[in-house]
Amino acid sequence: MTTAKKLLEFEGVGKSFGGLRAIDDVSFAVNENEIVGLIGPNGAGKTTLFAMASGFLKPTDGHIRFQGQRIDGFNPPRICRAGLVRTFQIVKPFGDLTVIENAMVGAFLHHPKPEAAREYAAEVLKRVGLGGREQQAAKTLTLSGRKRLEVAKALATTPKLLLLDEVMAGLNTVETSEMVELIQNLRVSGVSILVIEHNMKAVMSLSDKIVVIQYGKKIAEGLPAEVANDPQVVSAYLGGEHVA
Ligand SMILES: Nc1ncnc2c1ncn2[C@@H]1O[C@H](COP(=O)(O)OP(=O)(O)OP(=O)(O)O)[C@@H](O)[C@H]1O
Repeated sequence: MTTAKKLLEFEGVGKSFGGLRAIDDVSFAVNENEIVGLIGPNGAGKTTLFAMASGFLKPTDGHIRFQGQRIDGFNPPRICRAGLVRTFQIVKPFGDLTVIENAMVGAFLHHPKPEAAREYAAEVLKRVGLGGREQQAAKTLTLSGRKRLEVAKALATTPKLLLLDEVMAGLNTVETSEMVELIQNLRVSGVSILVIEHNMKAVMSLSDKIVVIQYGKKIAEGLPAEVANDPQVVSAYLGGEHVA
């Protein structure tokens, strides 16, 4: 039996904001070639975990490892260069730039020459379904287009692990299934993914493993079907969205 190789590891991670314990003793891993769904009610601490993994926040306790190396305390550019990049919940393209120029911002990380960056950015845009829209002003894209561009900007940095923060929020059913397909294709191309998602149907169908956070603590981890039937998870969602 081959053992899965750990790519990202949270080990006893905690984060306090003054008196608020936003994350408490959270441990889990994302393996190579895995899609992991991070779910939990509003304010559970999911974005705070993303912010710590990508260097925007420093953990108060515990360690975060990427490919075996500690990265907690590294700044975002250093973590990005190592191959871990995040998207943001609120999509903010560089509005005055064109679609391809937005993707080039990410591509410059590994392609310093403008022509090489442009070529790589064009390839990435095709992968996210924005081929043919290179010269369009980013601000004129629909929400679905802006979500794709957000993925493209991150993907253009050539990550090994992509952290996707609610890339399906606000999309209609067709756009959501297209985004699910896009994420699955990214995995096929060798990118591992940790995804925060409130759309239960989408995240359950997409993920190999689900991690559930409530009030800053991990309350469940397992296969989507196991987690969906976990009484603690069902109770965390009662009154709000229902799992499954
Ligand atoms: N910079 C900050 N300063 C103070 N409190 C914060 C900060 N960032 C987050 N919090 C608090 O930490 C807790 C976790 O927030 P976080 O945004 O990580 O939750 P979330 O699970 O991503 O929520 P949502 O699903 O609504 O996006 C919340 O109580 C939030 O108010």
